[in-house]
Amino acid sequence: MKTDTSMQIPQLQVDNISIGYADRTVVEGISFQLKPGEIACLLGPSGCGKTSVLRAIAGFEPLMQGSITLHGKTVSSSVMSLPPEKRHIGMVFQDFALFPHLTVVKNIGFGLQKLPRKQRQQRVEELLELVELTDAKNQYPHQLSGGQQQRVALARAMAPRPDILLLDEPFSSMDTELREQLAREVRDLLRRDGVTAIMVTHDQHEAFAMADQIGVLGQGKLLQWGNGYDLYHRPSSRFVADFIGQGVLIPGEIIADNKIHTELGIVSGKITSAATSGQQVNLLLRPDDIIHDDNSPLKAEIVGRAFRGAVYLYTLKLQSGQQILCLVQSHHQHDIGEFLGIRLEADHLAVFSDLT
Ligand SMILES: Nc1ncnc2c1ncn2[C@@H]1O[C@H](COP(=O)(O)OP(=O)(O)OP(=O)(O)O)[C@@H](O)[C@H]1O
Repeated sequence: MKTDTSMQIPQLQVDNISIGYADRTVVEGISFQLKPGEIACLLGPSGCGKTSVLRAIAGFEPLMQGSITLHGKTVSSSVMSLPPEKRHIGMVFQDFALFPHLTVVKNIGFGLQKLPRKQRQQRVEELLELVELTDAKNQYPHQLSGGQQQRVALARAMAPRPDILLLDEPFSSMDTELREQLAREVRDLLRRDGVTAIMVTHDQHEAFAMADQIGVLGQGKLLQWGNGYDLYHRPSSRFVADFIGQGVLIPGEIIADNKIHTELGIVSGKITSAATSGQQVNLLLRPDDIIHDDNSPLKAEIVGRAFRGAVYLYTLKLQSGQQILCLVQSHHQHDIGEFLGIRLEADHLAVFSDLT
């Protein structure tokens, strides 16, 4: 009996790649892989090398070291690079790059010239339906909203069924409030068509809404690869802890397995990294780890308050002067200067020694 091995071959394998410009290395030793149908994001601050990695996958940047393999076929190494047009990739750019003189139908069908007319029409119709633009099919890009233009760009890139779709900050020209929603919509569309995709962004909310796996980059290195939950609750470094979500670090001492003594008392939970008894550490406290509890003997002074709609984000000062953050439902209103009863409730204890 024949076994189907296609599921075992990664759709994309990036193996120890380094990229540089004029002798300056900007990406160093990055490795990750995507299974067929998986959606990933490269996330990181400006200049950390995200776009360079995406451009290398597309075939626009040569590798100094390492290799890139698409569905079992090596497309880049330090000695060869298959030209972009031979890689069978799709790209969606920041500005969508739609053809202004072509209708929606013609934009979407642009990469399908080699298909017989009937099949081309069928694929375009299918995509129009998928991105819900059948009614706008004879319109020109300037007659569409930003979100509709983006769906056309997406459908055009998906039309030839690329092995992988690369998205370079596709929501950056949109309002912040819209981005997360669009990211979710795009994710649904990619899922429905089984597309493997990788998106570059510096917006963590977009990455959370879109990706199965997120790679956090800092100064050209891949610092952590995981899902949003892991990055938030089990950050592997201070950089990731700072970059993902909000939080503060408070000093503490490991007193036993999964127990830390801090100014807030003894905190129990799963310590996410190797730590030994007696070790001085800094414990990451997220705003959602601090629970408002009027009955708690532990009180902290409110020194800052930011309205976030459903919740207030309070900045609280402990006796030592150490500040922490706390999320409280916004129908509980408290003023600056008041003392709030709090307790700590954290499942995962992310700790960092001074050197990390
Ligand atoms: N063509 C180039 N020539 C020289 N240096 C470049 C070139 N492209 C990028 N760089 C440099 O490489 C580094 C990484 O750039 P890259 O665009 O990959 O980062 P990024 O994380 O995508 O940043 P952003 O979010 O601002 O787009 C930066 O220091 C950048 O200045």
